[in-house]
Amino acid sequence: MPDQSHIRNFSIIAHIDHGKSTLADRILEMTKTVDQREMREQLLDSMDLERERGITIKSQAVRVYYTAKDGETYQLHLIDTPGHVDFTYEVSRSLAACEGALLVVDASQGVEAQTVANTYLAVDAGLELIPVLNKLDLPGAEPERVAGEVSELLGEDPDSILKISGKTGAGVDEVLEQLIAQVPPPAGDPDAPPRAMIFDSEFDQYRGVVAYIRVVDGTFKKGDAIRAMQAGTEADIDDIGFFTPAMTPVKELRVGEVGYLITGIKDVTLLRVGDTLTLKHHGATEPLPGYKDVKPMVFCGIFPVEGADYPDLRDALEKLTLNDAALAWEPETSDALGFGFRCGFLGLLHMDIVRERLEREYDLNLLATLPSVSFEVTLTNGEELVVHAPSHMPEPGVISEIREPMIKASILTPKEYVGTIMELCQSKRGTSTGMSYLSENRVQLQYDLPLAEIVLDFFDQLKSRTRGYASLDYEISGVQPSNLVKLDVLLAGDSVDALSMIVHKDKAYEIGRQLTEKLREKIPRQQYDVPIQAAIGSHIVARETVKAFRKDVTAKCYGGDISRKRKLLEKQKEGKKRMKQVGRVEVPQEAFLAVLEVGD
Ligand SMILES: Nc1nc2c(ncn2[C@@H]2O[C@H](COP(=O)(O)OP(=O)(O)OP(=O)(O)O)[C@@H](O)[C@H]2O)c(=O)[nH]1
Repeated sequence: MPDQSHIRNFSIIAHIDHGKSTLADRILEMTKTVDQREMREQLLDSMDLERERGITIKSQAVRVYYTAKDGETYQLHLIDTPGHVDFTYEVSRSLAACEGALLVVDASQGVEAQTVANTYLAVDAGLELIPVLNKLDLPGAEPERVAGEVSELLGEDPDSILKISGKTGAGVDEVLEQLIAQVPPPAGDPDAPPRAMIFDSEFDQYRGVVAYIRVVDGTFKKGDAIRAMQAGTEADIDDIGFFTPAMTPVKELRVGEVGYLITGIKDVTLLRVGDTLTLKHHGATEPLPGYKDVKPMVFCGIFPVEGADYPDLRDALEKLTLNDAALAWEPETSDALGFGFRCGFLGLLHMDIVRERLEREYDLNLLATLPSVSFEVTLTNGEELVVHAPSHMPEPGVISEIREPMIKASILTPKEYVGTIMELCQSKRGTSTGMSYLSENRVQLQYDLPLAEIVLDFFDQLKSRTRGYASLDYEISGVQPSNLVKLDVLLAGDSVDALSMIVHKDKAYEIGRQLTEKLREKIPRQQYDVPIQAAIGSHIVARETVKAFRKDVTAKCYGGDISRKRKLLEKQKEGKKRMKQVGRVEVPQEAFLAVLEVGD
């Protein structure tokens, strides 16, 4: 067994699609960790959904042994980090479990927003950074230009930057050599009371919570009674080991090592990412720094299309929560949509993933309302509220102030798109806070923006205006008072709570007008005229009408043929599946998201 001085803990960080998983695969292959037959592409992305979307959600940690050119065998732990802004806290904890990181940059694309954001996170965590240019095999690779950008970012000599291809494996052995030479071994004290940081935790149906840990001091043994210092959770270690990536049990994990620990606890919130584990008796007194309670930032209502599915939806949410400490939810009743849940997510991707898993893994047919953020509201009587759903916003007369969450956004783009991006940010109530050149053609724009504007369609618009070339990264920066109002939508005279939204007062008329227009397109004709109105309080700001019309699908079948008639009716019912009866009006799912198309 290699000793402490022969351990290296590292992460691979990169912008999405720059080749992190592919490089990880090559490293596993080269160190013969994985049998060639078992080797499938992107082994570390374990969930089906991750595979399909090609993104990494959960961090993973694999131990490999590598015999370096100096003849010594080293024990390397590769900690995979999620690549998306929604999961920044998880990334920061994974990085805190390492001493070094490979910064992978696609040599045909160059430095992107997440390259920069991840670099800052790694530098903050005090890691030794080894930049690597990837995809050198591509004809479009521009290693000189990209080396220049990386050198601008890190202050590294451009000639010393490694150039590799994760796909062909060229140069990957040199990456491992550099890693051993440059990344320091873990520093902890082998004789101190044991401490370990949880950098990820996931729920296994059979074994309960699997905590991914980095041992910082001392040794943890199977059977030890342990305590999570922040949550106060106490339990015994049933199983402890490391990943190859298969779980490999061992008697103990020593100082500096990375692996897993299982206690039989069934709830991920009891062993949270960032918490410090120690022994129950004679344990450490100081928890490790950096623990943070992650809060959901984006909210939406989720309702079953069939009211009868409500208990199944609750069941599914309960199961998902076991695996996802960041997912929050509470029951919500909507006049329009019936019984459902208000769910809170870390961000938009997190929301999409949860919705997709609910529909796919639990076979539920769902309606989701427009995403929104949480507003802090001070009432005229001095009372303070937090409002997660637009329909819960109090009447304007009793509000003295509304504060909304703000973000600091960093956008990287080729310079020809600077104009259109500035226009977009301005239309989203953004304030420019800086602009700098990373290279001759690459510009970094900085903006303060309301999160509420980002959760709608900002990202899509950014991508379409820049033909996919701009990248965005952001962090929540606080709250700010804003002149916001609730815009209500009335269908056939009835206010539809699920269509309410909070908008800036200056934009309310325009959004109201566009929204009613979109809704008129989305709502099918009914047996009578359906007026669609947008209102602020009792003041109507826009109006459209869906004209009456009845589509009789059976009209064409003259008499006799019952089975054909039944088939047609059956088909019509199928088409209605995603329709919701709102008062007297049938409303399709797209209508609840119509506002996303406003401003197109
Ligand atoms: N030609 C070429 N393609 C590569 C190379 N490395 C990765 N790719 C391809 O680039 C795409 C993205 O690679 P991934 O390894 O999934 O990227 P990633 O950074 O892990 O992506 P996320 O998990 O989404 O952050 C895949 O289609 C890979 O096959 C390389 O060296 N050369």
